[in-house]
Amino acid sequence: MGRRAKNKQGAPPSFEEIQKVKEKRENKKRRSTESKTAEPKKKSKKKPKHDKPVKVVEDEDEFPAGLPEVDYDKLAKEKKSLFEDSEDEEVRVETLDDLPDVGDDEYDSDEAKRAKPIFSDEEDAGDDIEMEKINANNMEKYSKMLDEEAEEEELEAEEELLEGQNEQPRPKILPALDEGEEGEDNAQSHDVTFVRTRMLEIVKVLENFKNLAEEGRSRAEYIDRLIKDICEYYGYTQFLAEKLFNLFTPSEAMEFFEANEVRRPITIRTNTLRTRRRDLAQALVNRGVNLQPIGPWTKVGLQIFDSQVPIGATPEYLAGHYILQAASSFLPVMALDPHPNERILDMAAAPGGKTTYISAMMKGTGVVFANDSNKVRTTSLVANAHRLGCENVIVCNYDAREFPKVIGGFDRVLLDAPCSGTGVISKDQSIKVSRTPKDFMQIPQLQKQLLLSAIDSVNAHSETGGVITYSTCSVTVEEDEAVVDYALRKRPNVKLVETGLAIGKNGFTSYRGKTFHTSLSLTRRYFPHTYNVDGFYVAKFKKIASSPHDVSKAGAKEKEKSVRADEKEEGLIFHDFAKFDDKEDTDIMKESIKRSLKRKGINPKGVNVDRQLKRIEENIKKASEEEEEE
Ligand SMILES: C[S@@+](CC[C@H](N)C(=O)[O-])C[C@H]1O[C@@H](n2cnc3c(N)ncnc32)[C@H](O)[C@@H]1O
Repeated sequence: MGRRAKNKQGAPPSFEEIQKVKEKRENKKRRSTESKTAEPKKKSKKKPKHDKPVKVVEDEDEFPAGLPEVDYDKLAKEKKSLFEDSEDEEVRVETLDDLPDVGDDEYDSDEAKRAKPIFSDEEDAGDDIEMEKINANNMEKYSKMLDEEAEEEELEAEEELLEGQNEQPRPKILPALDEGEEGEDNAQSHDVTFVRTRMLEIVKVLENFKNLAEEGRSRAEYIDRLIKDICEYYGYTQFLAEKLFNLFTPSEAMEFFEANEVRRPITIRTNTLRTRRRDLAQALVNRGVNLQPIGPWTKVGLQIFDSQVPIGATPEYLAGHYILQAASSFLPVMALDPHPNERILDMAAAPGGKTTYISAMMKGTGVVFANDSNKVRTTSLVANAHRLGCENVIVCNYDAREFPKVIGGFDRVLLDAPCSGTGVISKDQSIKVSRTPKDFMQIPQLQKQLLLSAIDSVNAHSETGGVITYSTCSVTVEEDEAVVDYALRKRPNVKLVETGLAIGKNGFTSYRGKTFHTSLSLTRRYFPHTYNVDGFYVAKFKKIASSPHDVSKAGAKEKEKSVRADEKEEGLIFHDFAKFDDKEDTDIMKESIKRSLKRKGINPKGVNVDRQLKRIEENIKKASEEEEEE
């Protein structure tokens, strides 16, 4: 179904719109309370935009003065900043000189937020300015008062509207029981606006079930309909939609699905082996690139708004002054915290975004073993290491499960694991239909083997490290908490520690009846809808003692067998997360084929889908027979 089509028709209020009214009301309350307790207001010290003094650059990351002016007001309206939250929106950036210094404590401070003049209720009292007495002195105050009143009226009107919606008779959102399948499959239920409206209505019901649900209807019925609508509207398989939906509350799930329809901002990482961020920013701005720092949490990242030159082909790019890298991808390296002169292993390294960052954090000293089992992909790893001048990198090509047999005793190991990619759906929409239940059995199995190898490859007595960082660009619990929890159980000689990352949601300590070690809350989750970054997961371990596994010569095959045996014994995957069943899988494939035909504008009724399905079924059967034989 074309997502563009939905925008042509009058859309119902979105979750964000409803949320905005709530936020406006809360902000207003907050401002009013603050102003009551605030000190008497001082005159704003803000200098006129065109009369600014040249700023003295004190910090090496500070932005230079005199860069061409960028219309940040316009840009801010168009693009959402990374890791911005509603409070950050109050920090207005007008020129590059006004950019908050990275690492500057004032960036997020309450001081800065209070800097905006506030019109308090207290000031209203005794300030009854009559029309005829308006003069140059009280004009500004009077105009603010009018603005306040208008805002108050607008809020009340919006609230009334929302309340009115809640008070209406309970709507019959689901098809009547006697309509059965037919009611669910009429032409209207495929209309995008209708489906969107129904999704919104179901979410409202689910969040206030007692008061809004239709009598005789269960929660499960609403959820079932909502998931079908999600599949219809966003184009997921039922299996994946359900899996992702279960991670959130209904309204947050909708925000997540919506965020997957929007590309994340383009970001670059300054290569500090070659340049400084302020110099890079200056050079790029001179070439007509609109940019700004990603946020206070990184001193090397820049967000690109738009550019008159291709960002992947500027002279600075070719000279290795920066690398195009997703913001979330900085996080595992920051958690790993590489130190100069260490020996570090990057187990699954291609194409090298994280390896080259590790190398830069080590200031080109020590050694980074950058390994990847895919030989073709190691070519780009070598190319990136060359371009960025990472002279301390050694590229190798092993199945990482062979470590520490290949080499061990590292100060730190990064395992940026191969994963299902459910955090990067906005980049690769094919994930919506290509992931099967089998993937969520096989991928975590590999991740578990790799993580045990990572742990065994670290020197518990390292003077500076003894650290393992595990990360994925997937948001599913099977690939994240379940893998980490498994490693904690299998290797009691490691413990989870704080990632040191200022942002991110806590990892789950329980999920759908399965309980994990309480320390799993130290791990960090990132979602596209909360931080405007790719979905990501980061866990940091400290190895506290050596174990016999550290010197084990077990190779990939033995490790695979052992993890499979563990899982069978624990019944973990099969019962908790991804029941694998040929029939169910076939149905999913059928739906996918039909949807894919529809997307191509082909009516599935005119195609012998059954024959295609038969072929797929035969392939599935053959694949599972081969697997069993193995
Ligand atoms: C998420 S990507 C790594 C991205 C990389 N860390 C970066 O930042 O550019 C996962 C990588 O794991 C590699 N991989 C898959 N199975 C592996 C294995 N058994 N051993 C080593 N690498 C493996 C894949 O070839 C892929 O390049």
